Amino acid sequence: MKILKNVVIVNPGEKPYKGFVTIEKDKFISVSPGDPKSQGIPEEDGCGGWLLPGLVNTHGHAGSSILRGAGDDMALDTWLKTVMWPNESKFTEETVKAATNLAMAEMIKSGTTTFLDMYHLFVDQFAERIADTGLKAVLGRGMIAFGTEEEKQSRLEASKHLIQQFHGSADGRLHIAVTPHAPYTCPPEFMLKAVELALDKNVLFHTHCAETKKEVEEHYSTYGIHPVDHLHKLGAYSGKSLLAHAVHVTEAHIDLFAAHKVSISHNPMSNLKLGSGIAPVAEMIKRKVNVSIGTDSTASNNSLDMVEEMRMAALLPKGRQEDPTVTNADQSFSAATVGGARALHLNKTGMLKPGWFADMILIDPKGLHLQPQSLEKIKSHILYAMKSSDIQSVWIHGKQLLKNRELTTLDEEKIIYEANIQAQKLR
Ligand SMILES: CSC[C@H]1O[C@@H](n2cnc3c(O)ncnc32)[C@H](O)[C@@H]1O
Ligand SMILES: [Zn+2]
Repeated sequence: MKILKNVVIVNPGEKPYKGFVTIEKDKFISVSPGDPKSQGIPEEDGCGGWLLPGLVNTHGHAGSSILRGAGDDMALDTWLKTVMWPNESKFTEETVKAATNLAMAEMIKSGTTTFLDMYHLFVDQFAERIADTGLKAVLGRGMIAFGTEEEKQSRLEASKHLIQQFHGSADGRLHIAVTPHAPYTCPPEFMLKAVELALDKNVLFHTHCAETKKEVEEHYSTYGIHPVDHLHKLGAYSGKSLLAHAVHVTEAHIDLFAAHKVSISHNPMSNLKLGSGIAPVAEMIKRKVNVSIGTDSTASNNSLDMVEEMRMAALLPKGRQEDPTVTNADQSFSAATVGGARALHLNKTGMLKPGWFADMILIDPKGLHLQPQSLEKIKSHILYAMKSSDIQSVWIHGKQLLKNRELTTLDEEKIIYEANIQAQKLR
């Protein structure tokens, strides 16, 4: 048992207050206002820092992190065909290991405690390392269904194997999802098998969908239907379902998401950088769709910083609709925390609450850019002014992974060295 005292408790949907938390093993025992009554329990002083639930990144591809900056200023299809796929075809186990280590270190240092990752290379090896790094993750075998029937079947088998081997492992921090890449890379027969696998195993189904106008137009000309409706027809919304992007969707699609409890991973930076568009998230939130936030990879973002991402998610709808009232700070904060956990179907995650997992980040509030201060202004400062470098400490399931901005389970210097070596080898 341990106590973290003298902090400001900041939960989505609640007013911040001064208090303390008590943690036993991986969960909060209490989250309370005031000061603890000393009972011989070890106490740590939070020095007036702001204590937030850890951030949840609901869409990314850690394995391609060393392609940061390799293909800027391109549209999605050109980027995929001329930069991503040719480079990824040369990746070795060492490349992906360096890339995933880089991504994990970057995520921890910018306050992400839980992330979803879809990738097609060395996912087993990544899954094995989750146990040691202490992060909480939902991993999926990214499936592109080009090639022979045997090759397609082997991708489904790989997904099945991942579920059998890793779902619920790493002391409950690791979960597996079924992650076909997209409706334009997975023909209907294959997508149906992926849907059936997710339903059969009762795991999350996650795919890219309706990211660009071109994708939607081509889907209409190939299949005569919008990709969102196509997935609906295949039964993709019957179980646990999360769609990445959903930029080019109609009001009817938003109603469909609400009716079937389909969550959305909004990736504003990636969508802007690839020139894909702006997802109608204010409309989704208004119609009670669960909107979460994702970064996508460093090859399209080019950062995994959820602090920046949630700010962008808060600002974009205001500009898109020329109305500053369509979103507020608390909605984006909620999407980046408890909304993300809901999207990933992870229990007891995303808020500081007794009985919930002790995933939390401590913010040093002393920076000039966080003044002037009052309890009423804290959420505004978190959304509109905070930098991820203000994050001082990070805990996941009660274990400290960042201490005074030092990683405790990963070697930052070595990670930077290896990432540069592997990137050079690709050139
Ligand atoms: C097979 S899953 C990994 C695969 O996805 C590609 N990718 C990364 N970001 C996006 C995106 O936003 N839309 C579509 N595809 C994306 C990446 O290159 C990997 O090949
Ligand atoms: Zn993606």
